[in-house]
Amino acid sequence: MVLASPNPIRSEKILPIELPIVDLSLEKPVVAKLIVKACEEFGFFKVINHGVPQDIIASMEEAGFGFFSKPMAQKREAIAANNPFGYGCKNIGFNGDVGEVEYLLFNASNPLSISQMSKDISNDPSKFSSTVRAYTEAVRELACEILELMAEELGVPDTSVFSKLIRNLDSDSVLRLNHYPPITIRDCKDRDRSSSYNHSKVGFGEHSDPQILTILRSNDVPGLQISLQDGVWIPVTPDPFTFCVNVGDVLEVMTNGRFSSVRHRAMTNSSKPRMSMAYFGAPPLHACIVAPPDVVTPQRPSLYRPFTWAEYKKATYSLRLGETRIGLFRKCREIDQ
Ligand SMILES: C=C1C[C@]23C[C@@]1(O)CC[C@H]2[C@@]12CC[C@H](O)[C@@](C)(C(=O)O1)[C@H]2[C@@H]3C(=O)O
Ligand SMILES: O=C(O)CCC(=O)C(=O)O
Ligand SMILES: [Fe+2]
Repeated sequence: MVLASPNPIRSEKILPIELPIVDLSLEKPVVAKLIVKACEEFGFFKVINHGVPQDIIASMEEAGFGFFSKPMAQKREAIAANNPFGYGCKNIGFNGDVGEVEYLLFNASNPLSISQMSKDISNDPSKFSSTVRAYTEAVRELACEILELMAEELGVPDTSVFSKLIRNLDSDSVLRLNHYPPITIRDCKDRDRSSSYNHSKVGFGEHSDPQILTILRSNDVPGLQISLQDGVWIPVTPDPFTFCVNVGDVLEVMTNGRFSSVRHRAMTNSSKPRMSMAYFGAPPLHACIVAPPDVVTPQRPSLYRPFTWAEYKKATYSLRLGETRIGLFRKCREIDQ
């Protein structure tokens, strides 16, 4: 069991490696190859020329910052009765995880719940909810395009095998706005000021994303880091004009381990607020998660037992943020006998 530490550990290494950048305007087969290579090697990549209109992104960002700049008492009105959706501050999940973050979580496939929540979030609820819906639809389309290219390059004849799960009206996808307020030097007085971490705290602790695919956009403030190797962190250079895409646990299972759901975290910045907007494309609760036969071969036998997203989600929410849950669904192999 690996638990996220509340504070950065001094022995950690920060490696300046750039993530692959995929230009979605290139020819489809070229793009598909680049995406699959990035998912195998990094589990993360950036996309440019993604087709999501800049005004939709800008409106979502403005709406998010507008909400987070409100007084705490007003923000607390958006704490939903139907957890886990609504506003949260510092507490992440239900099992004691905390971080220097406040957030809004929406049920991305339920326009009614978005409208209901918007009443507690904004004084112009219909504008707020149409902004969330427009953004969600645009990033869902981007996720589907990427998932279809992946299936094509993996040689899966039904190229909608992954995308149909998140296009389904019952999909359990979520949208999360994370706001990391700047941490001042005073907040860090307990730290060694010569350390490279002296102005930085863990905003959102180390974890993997449970769903199929995450489409993340942040403002121009650094903070996201990925871990390809224990204790080695790769900072992701922020770019408000690109989306950062990462493989979730379900896609790792559905590619029979060919793609990696890589652990990542978000750190706070010393002077500027950071805001990320993450769309987590998920299957419907009843969907059976199993790798298509085309990615299971004698050389690469099936690694996971079939399970439903409901089972996986239940396991996820019963565990701490930093715990690995995918292993619970691995087949027991009688090898070495
Ligand atoms: C501690 C937790 C928060 C989380 C549910 C969990 O029990 C473990 C996974 C966490 C995570 C990480 C990715 C997404 O931000 C999220 C919404 C998700 O689906 O899984 C969060 C969950 C959450 O904050 O509710
Ligand atoms: O804020 C970020 O950049 C990362 C957030 C994240 O990993 C998450 O919400 O799951
Ligand atoms: Fe994440």
